[in-house]
Amino acid sequence: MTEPAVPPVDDGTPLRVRVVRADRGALLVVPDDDLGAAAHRAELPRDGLLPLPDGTRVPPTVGDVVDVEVDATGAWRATALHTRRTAVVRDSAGRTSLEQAVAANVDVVLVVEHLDPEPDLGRVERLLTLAWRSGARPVVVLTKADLVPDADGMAAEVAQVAIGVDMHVVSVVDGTGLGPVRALLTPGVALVAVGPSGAGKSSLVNELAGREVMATHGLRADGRGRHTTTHRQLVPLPGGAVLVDTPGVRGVGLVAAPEALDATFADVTALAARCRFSDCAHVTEPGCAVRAAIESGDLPERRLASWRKLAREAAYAARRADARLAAEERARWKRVTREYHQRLRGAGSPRA
Ligand SMILES: Nc1nc2c(ncn2[C@@H]2O[C@H](COP(=O)(O)OP(=O)(O)OP(=O)(O)O)[C@@H](O)[C@H]2O)c(=O)[nH]1
Ligand SMILES: [Zn+2]
Repeated sequence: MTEPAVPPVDDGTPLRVRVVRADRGALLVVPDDDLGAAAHRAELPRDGLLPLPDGTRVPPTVGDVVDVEVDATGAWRATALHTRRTAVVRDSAGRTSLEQAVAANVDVVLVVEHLDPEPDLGRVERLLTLAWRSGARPVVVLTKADLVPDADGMAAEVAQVAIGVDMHVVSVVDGTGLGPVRALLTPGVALVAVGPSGAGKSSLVNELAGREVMATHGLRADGRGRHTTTHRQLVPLPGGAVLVDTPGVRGVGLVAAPEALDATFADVTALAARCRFSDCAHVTEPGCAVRAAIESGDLPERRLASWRKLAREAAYAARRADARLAAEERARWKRVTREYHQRLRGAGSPRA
């Protein structure tokens, strides 16, 4: 590894750095104000966790801002985690934690969908929901414009499910629409590209970067094989921006959340607010504004079905999270009481 552009100051002030790769025992970091700089290794505490300002200890992830200090041997040690402005989370497979941040402090989520084959509106809605959930700004990018006769007409249809979201129609083959996407690459901005395999995420990002920064082959089925151990996952792009490229953000198993659904389905939410009954299920109730909009053709039936599907998923995820929280709480109490009894026994029988 090469030396960093900015060495940490030695007067006890911690250096503020950004995580470009997080592994179990150590981080790769760059100065927070120079994301393109050479990466430096920073050691993690033994448990691999760092404290947030509120005291909770969590595993750091790509994009996190952390404090590092230099120890007596000159090694960099990560000591604290800054509050995450945004977080792309994935439902954790493990039983012990609720969800796992796979990227922190992402500013823009590029929702990449192809125009050929035809865009899948349900998928766009799903990815937008994940994007809103993260707290970052979603931007829809429709790729392969060169392959269809009426890209703008198709885009107009997608726009109906992408309320309040900027959209760009692009082609890396003939260069269509790349300018406005390039304009997103401003200093310090972190982007992530999500979308189905074959959507053209890598082609787009490599075109923006002017070199191959994102592998153009899909992940192996086991999720391994894309990255070598020293590969940074916060990749510098032109203009001082960075791209988050980890297997974890490629869209699998990300969690939907009710608040995010309200943003994605702002049209349905607004209609539902006008239903006569506040608990209207939009099926056969009198005075249902949602059904009325469907009947008049203002709201596609598909849109309501899609909203229902994602709402069910979000509710399911929330129930599971609650169940897991409760289990964790029970386990915690068991441990606390056991330790308490052990202490009592210890106090009651002094050893000679
Ligand atoms: N005609 C045309 N083909 C494109 C365009 N962008 C990408 N492709 C092709 O679409 C295929 C998939 O592109 P990738 O960039 O690998 O797609 P990806 O989204 O990164 O896919 P994964 O790595 O599997 O997630 C490749 O054969 C690209 O050459 C485009 O604008 N026009
Ligand atoms: Zn209703």
